[in-house]
Amino acid sequence: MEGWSDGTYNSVLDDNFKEVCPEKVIKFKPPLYKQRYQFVKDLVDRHEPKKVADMGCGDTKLLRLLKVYPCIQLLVGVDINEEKLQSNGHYLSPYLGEFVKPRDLDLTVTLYHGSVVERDSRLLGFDLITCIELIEHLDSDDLARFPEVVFGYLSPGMIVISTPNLEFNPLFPTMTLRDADHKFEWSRMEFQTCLQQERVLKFVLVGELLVQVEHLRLRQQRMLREEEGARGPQPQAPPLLLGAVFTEAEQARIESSPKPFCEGDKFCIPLRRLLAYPKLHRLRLDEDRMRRLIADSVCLSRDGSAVVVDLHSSWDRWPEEN
Ligand SMILES: C[S@@+](CC[C@H](N)C(=O)[O-])C[C@H]1O[C@@H](n2cnc3c(N)ncnc32)[C@H](O)[C@@H]1O
Ligand SMILES: [Mg+2]
Repeated sequence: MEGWSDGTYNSVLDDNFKEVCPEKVIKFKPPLYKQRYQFVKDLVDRHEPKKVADMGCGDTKLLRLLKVYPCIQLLVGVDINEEKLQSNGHYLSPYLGEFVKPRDLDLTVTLYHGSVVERDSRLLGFDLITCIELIEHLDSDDLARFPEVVFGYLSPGMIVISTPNLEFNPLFPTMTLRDADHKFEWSRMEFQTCLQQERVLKFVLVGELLVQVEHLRLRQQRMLREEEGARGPQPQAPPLLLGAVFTEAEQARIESSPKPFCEGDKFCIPLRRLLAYPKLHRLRLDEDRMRRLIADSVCLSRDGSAVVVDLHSSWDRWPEEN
């Protein structure tokens, strides 16, 4: 949405702003905040998320725009500023028209007072999390925790992060930072390197991988027990962890990848199998890069093609049969 207007980076210019006078006072058309919200609205139109959270929701403007979408069933706003939440929460109450013509699917709207860098289990399992003009307000400690909490812990289906583009600042009069509370402003390159650095990728990858490995291991145990047949009362099996529902294409991709297998008490899951699961597939890694990233975090088979775990882990809650 932003770019230079001095001709240096014309490739990133678009029609959304105009230079209106020679003193380089620029006006965005539509205003930038509307462009940001429109981006999110377009995404919601395209992907129809059910559970959406807006972190740093401020005066709840974006939430107000999103609550009209019929696909959304849970809309959550989080902000560290409790006063803002209290004075703007009422804007999210149902309009009169909503009583006259109710929605097909119920919508729950909730505001939480809290910080985006605190792990909050109420925000797990969301389809979309937005952080609009939020990260530049985080101090360095919080900024360092942000990717691990949002990508690693919350791990939503989609995430939108917007922050001012430093490359535009020369176009504004007497500009150092655009807001007194901004802790930094980044160029596009800094944004990419700071938020998509290898460390974060590794963190997200290993986290997702461990969840998937555990899920497959428990499923394998369950299958083996079923094969052995029911003899006497069975200890209750743990629930399957993910309960994920796959699309046909995802299912086909998983089934066409190499299958997990047992070698004695060792359970081996080919990396290509793991890469077929949606959350890992979305990281767009090839097998070699994945192997390099996980090598010091998991046990690999001798040829490096599979993750190896003990089929019966010592901390399994359900006891082994005699
Ligand atoms: C510039 S405002 C953006 C508000 C809104 N997202 C928008 O686009 O209009 C930044 C918001 O982030 C909130 N904020 C700052 N640090 C936060 C944190 N650690 N966790 C959650 N919210 C935070 C502030 O209180 C403020 O409401
Ligand atoms: Mg800001």
